[in-house]
Amino acid sequence: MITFEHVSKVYGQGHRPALAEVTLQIDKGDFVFLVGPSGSGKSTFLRLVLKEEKASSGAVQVNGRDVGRMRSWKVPQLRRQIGVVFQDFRLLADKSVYENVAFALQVLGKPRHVIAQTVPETLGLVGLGGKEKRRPHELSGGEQQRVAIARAFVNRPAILLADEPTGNLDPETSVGIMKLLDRINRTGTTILMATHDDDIVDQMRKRVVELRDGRVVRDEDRGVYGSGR
Ligand SMILES: Nc1ncnc2c1ncn2[C@@H]1O[C@H](COP(=O)(O)OP(=O)(O)OP(=O)(O)O)[C@@H](O)[C@H]1O
Repeated sequence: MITFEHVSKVYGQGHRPALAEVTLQIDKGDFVFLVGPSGSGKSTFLRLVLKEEKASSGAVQVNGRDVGRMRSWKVPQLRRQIGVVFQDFRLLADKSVYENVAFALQVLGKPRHVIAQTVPETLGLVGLGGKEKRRPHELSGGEQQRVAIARAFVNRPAILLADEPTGNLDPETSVGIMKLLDRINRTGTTILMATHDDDIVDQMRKRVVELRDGRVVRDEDRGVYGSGR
């Protein structure tokens, strides 16, 4: 589903590589935590999957396609298969919950009847039934993150990338968000989540890939946050 083969990324001459010789395979339906100190290359990894950055060397494949060789007009097609969730939610402040989620389908040109069916279904799935008319500022942080997850998932992407999705949430709310991501993962969606949240990683016991200075230093099934425990 996602394959990195000897992937390196150097942002500028004289800089040390943000990723160095990363080789990794993530299969369909996997749930992977990407951990490592600040600056270890986690966001760079996610940006390469989305083709927001280009590898300096090596090959990145997503869904069987070589992302590095992909023509720019094909990139929207790639991104349609990938939902993304961020730490800071990134909702449209002047739109309602319903409109925020519907918008993701409108930009894909989905017919109105599909939108009218899928949006309430997805809002129900994330536990926001009844809150369709609220604006983001009328919701708690956890609820805002649920809207963001609904927006990322409404098109049923094959892959969901999450960059610190619990970074702004208290521990209890974070557990709720992780239960939701786990449920989405069980539908067959591959999840790759960059995080510093050691409690969450330790509770979930999923595959853990640890980066340090751009290199994979650990790849463990049912892993914990810190190595050597
Ligand atoms: N656009 C950029 N231009 C130059 N250097 C960059 C750029 N983006 C990231 N870097 C550098 O690449 C390295 C890896 O950064 P990256 O953001 O991938 O790390 P990270 O593990 O996601 O960190 P954090 O946990 O703080 O988000 C760092 O040294 C960073 O300074």
